[in-house]
Amino acid sequence: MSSSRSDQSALVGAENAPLVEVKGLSVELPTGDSESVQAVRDVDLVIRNGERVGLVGESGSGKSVTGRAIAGLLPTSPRVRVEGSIRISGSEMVGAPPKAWDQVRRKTVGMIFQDPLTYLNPTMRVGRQVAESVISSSPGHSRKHDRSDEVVRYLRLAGLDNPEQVAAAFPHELSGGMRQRVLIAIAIAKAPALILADEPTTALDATVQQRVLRTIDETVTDLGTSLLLISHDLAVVAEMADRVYVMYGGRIVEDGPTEHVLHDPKHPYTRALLRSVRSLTDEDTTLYSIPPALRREFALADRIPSAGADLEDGHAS
Ligand SMILES: Nc1ncnc2c1ncn2[C@@H]1O[C@H](COP(=O)(O)OP(=O)(O)OP(=O)(O)O)[C@@H](O)[C@H]1O
Repeated sequence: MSSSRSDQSALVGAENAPLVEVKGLSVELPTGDSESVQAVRDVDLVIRNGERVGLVGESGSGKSVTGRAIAGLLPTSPRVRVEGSIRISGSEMVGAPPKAWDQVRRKTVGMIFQDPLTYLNPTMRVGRQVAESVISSSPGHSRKHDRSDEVVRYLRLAGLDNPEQVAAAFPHELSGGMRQRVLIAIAIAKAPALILADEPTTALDATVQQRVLRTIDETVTDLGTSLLLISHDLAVVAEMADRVYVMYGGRIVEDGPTEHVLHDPKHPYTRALLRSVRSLTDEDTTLYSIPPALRREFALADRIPSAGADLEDGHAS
């Protein structure tokens, strides 16, 4: 099932080679003693080296389960059924042993989630947690060197102005925005090929949200990392992603370059999403996050006929 090391390095090195290639992915999760939900249905998705990809859709559409499948973080129950293929740097990961997934999470995929407190160790100082991330991705996990300079550098890169103080703090001593930046530092400290950010700013208030998004944007650019940004917020994805996948009911219903999808949405659900962003901007609640060039596209959505009717058509087909 898995390819050889030389296959892998050839793929990683190749310009525009797929870093992540998902084909026909379906995920069924148990929800009770004898019940289950088909959370992801026949999903195809590609992330190339250096590319920024957005995955957008309403709550429950299957975005997080797709992201977790790509990070090897699905629940471990034998009743979880995964079908299809997930190739990372050329290696098939569906059915791969836990050790292979550990390797992927240590070196290839850095993750940023919505709720940093769940992912930070409450009893360990922040600096040590960043250092552990550096060490886990270094050859032979070498603990010989003092990592404090690197820790400070990553905390600074993640937009923390007082990295020495933050390094000495415990997670509970920091604000929500600072903790989210610590997660960013931990993610980038392993110099991953891909940053997988699942609703990274949903729990933050609007102004902090903008600053954290800008930091993710800048670090991805500076490090030349690929990005998979998962969000229910089309405006956030529009701002950050080159290409977007729209998910609805566990399926990808539309994908393409972000501008194309926004300018000429093919699927009724994408049109409905666009319209909801436009109506939010009418209330001025998310205007701050929409780049001026895209406001024109949202205005276009005005001329599209009723979302409800469109969506029913979409379901029926
Ligand atoms: N651990 C789990 N066990 C059982 N069902 C789950 C689990 N995680 C997600 N689901 C179900 O899978 C479906 C897809 O959920 P998913 O979390 O991927 O949606 P989402 O698009 O990311 O939305 P949200 O942003 O609200 O999480 C939903 O029906 C959800 O209830």
